[in-house]
Amino acid sequence: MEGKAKSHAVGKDEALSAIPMDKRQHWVTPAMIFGGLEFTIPVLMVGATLAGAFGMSQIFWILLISLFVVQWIGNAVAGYIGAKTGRSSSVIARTSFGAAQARFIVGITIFIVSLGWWALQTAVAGNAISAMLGIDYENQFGPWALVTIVVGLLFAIPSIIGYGSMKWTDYFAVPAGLLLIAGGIFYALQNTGIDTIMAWRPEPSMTFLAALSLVIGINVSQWVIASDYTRYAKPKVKDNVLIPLGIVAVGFPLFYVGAIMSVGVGDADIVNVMMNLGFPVWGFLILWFATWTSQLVNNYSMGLAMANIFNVNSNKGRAILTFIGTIIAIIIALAGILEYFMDFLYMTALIYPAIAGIMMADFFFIRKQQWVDNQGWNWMATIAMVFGVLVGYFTQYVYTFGLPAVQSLIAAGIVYFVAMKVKAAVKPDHFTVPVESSKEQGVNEKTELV
Ligand SMILES: Nc1ncnc2[nH]cnc12
Repeated sequence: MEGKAKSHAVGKDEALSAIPMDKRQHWVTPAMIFGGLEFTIPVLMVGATLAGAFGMSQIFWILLISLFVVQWIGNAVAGYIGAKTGRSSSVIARTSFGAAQARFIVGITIFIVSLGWWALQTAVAGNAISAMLGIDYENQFGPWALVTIVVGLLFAIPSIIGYGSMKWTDYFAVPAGLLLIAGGIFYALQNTGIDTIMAWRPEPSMTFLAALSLVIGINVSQWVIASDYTRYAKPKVKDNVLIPLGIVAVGFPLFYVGAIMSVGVGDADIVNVMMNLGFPVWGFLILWFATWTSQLVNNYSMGLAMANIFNVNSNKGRAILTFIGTIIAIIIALAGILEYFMDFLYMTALIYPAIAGIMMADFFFIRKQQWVDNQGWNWMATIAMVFGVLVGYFTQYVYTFGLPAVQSLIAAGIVYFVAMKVKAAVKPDHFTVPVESSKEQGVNEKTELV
């Protein structure tokens, strides 16, 4: 149930040129399309997880800080770069990472994360359809696995055929999602009751900061891909500050609905939450429908990312790679990825921020807000990325501290900036050439200024 524009992030035939100024839209349009990204079942699942550890008023503060402060700032900065350059995230990454590395790093990141999301949602849909058929998905592995394989293959068929066959999914995924939410609120009020919901005070099984990290983890890819939406927006600070409102306006209520639904259960297993609320059979069917759009986008992105990495240009090659990715993802779903839902979110919060930090430092502090098409591989970006991921990992798992995603972004940005300055002084190359001089001297053949 998410917008389709995400595929811009991986479009291999994607134009390098900027969206012309006369095609730029009022900020409300990109805000609405961007907001569609937040309309997914995992948002309900994180809301449900939060209700396992916090009462409703604490959840309010968690959402306020994670969405309105941390997420909004990151999205606005990333979005501003998109509007200024008019280009998509994978094209913007060419300036700092170099074209070869941008293709590789962005490709691998999109591949891993789309595959993970796809496997997760397939496992959830497998549970939902099993529940509908009366199969105990916790204990009857065989029948559950069969249902999950069938559900997964059905999800994958249209994206293997191609993007053209995927257009229709929003027509039933969005109404199904809305019905699910309405049903969730209705059954929670009817069966749990407003008094119980408001009085809910579980034992805190996670820290406030860990909760912020979960919400950030589900949204963090936006710090890289916001430009895929804002490249259609006007390059004004005001517009780009307002566009992330779309994410917050959808996310805030949706996380809350997930939390309200799961009072008394309090875990990410949304199917279990629905069974607990006494959802009728149709509820499990609409959960499946509600994931269609995001599943197709994830599946398609995964295949396209593989095609980019392996330089496969034919549609048949892309289809075969998508099928191979699908099989791997089904195996991961059967292996129990749902148990690692939170770890998956923490993992995405380690990968994306480092990439975002490098792109932001490059754009604002090295390149003076210019996009440059740099060929090759910038090792300074590689070093900064590894450093950023390590800082995130260390502060997430070894010495738990602060908000790992934010620390990773800042660390990668600083290391990149310093490494570029040192490189410029010691052994300059086309990446370190100041923008002004490359304009004056004519463009070096490895660099293209647009
Ligand atoms: N790609 C994605 N698929 C499903 N849910 C998501 N939540 C955030 N990104 C998502």
